[in-house]
Amino acid sequence: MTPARSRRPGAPSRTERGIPEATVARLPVYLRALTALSDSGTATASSEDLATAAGVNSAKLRKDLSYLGSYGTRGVGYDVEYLRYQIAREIGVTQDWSVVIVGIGNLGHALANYSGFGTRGFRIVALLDADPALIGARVGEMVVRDFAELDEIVATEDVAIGVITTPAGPAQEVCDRLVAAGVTSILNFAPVVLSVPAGVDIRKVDLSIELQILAYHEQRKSGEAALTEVPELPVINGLPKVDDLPTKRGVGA
Ligand SMILES: NC(=O)c1ccc[n+]([C@@H]2O[C@H](COP(=O)([O-])OP(=O)(O)OC[C@H]3O[C@@H](n4cnc5c(N)ncnc54)[C@H](O)[C@@H]3O)[C@@H](O)[C@H]2O)c1
Repeated sequence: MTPARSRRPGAPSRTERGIPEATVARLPVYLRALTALSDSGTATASSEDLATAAGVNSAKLRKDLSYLGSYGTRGVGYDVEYLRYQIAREIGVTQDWSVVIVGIGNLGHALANYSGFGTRGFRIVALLDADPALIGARVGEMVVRDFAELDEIVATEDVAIGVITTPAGPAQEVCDRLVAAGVTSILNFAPVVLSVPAGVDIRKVDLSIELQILAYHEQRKSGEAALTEVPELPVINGLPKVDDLPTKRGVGA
C-alpha cells in the first residue's frame, strides 16, 4: 500500500503546514521567552536577544521563525507583542483549551495546584480519580470527581486534552476511556507506552529519561576531566603500563 504522504529518508518530519516537528517543539520555548520579555516591558528584541532568552542559537531561531513568515526588521529586530501573538496563534493557545487530569495522587495534586496553566491557554476543568477515598476531596479550588463522570464532563466542557497521572497499570485503560469519550490529545506521565488510534495525539513526559540524559552528559564531563588530568605514568619498556592508563572513571579500571 502506498503511504498517503512520503518523506525523503532523513528529511525532518513536518506538520500539515510544512513546519518541521523540531521547530514546533521549540515554539512554546520562544513563546515563554517572549512572554518574559513582554512582562519586562521590552517592545522589540533582536534575534540574538531572543535566542539567548530561549537558550538556542540565533541562526536556528531565525530559521524557525521564517516558517511562520516572521523575519523581523533589519536593524530593529522582532516586535515582541506581534511575534508573541503569531506564535500563540500557530500553537493554538490564543484560545483556551479544556483539560482533565486523571489520577489525583502526588503528581496529579502537584499539577492541579500549578497556577501557570491558566495564563498559557489551558483551563483545568476536572480532576478525576477512581479512589472513593479521594472523590469529593478539595484540591485548591477544585473538587476531585469520579472518573465514571468522564463522558459527561468531556461532552459538557468540550475537553480536548487529557492528562494521565495514574500508575502504569491502569494507564492504557484510562487512555482508552479518554479516547472513547472524545478526547483527542493525551499527555501521559505514566511510565508506559500507550497506544492510541489515528487522529489522537499523544505525548509522554518522563523525568527519569531526562535525568538519564543528564547523567550521560555528566559521565562524559567527568570522563573528559579524568582524561585531561593525565597523571605521570610508570613506563615499562618505553610504554605506559596498561593498568595505569586513565579510564573514564580515573586511573585503572
Ligand atoms: N513522568 C514523570 O516524569 C513522572 C514523575 C513522577 C511520577 N510519574 C508517574 O506518574 C504517575 C502518578 O504518580 P504518583 O506518585 O502521583 O502516584 P499516586 O499513586 O500518588 O497517584 C495515582 C493516582 O491514580 C489513581 N488511579 C489509579 N487507577 C486509576 C484509574 N483506573 N482511574 C482513575 N484514577 C486512578 C489513584 O487512585 C491515585 O490517586 C505514576 O505512573 C508515576 O510513575 C511520572
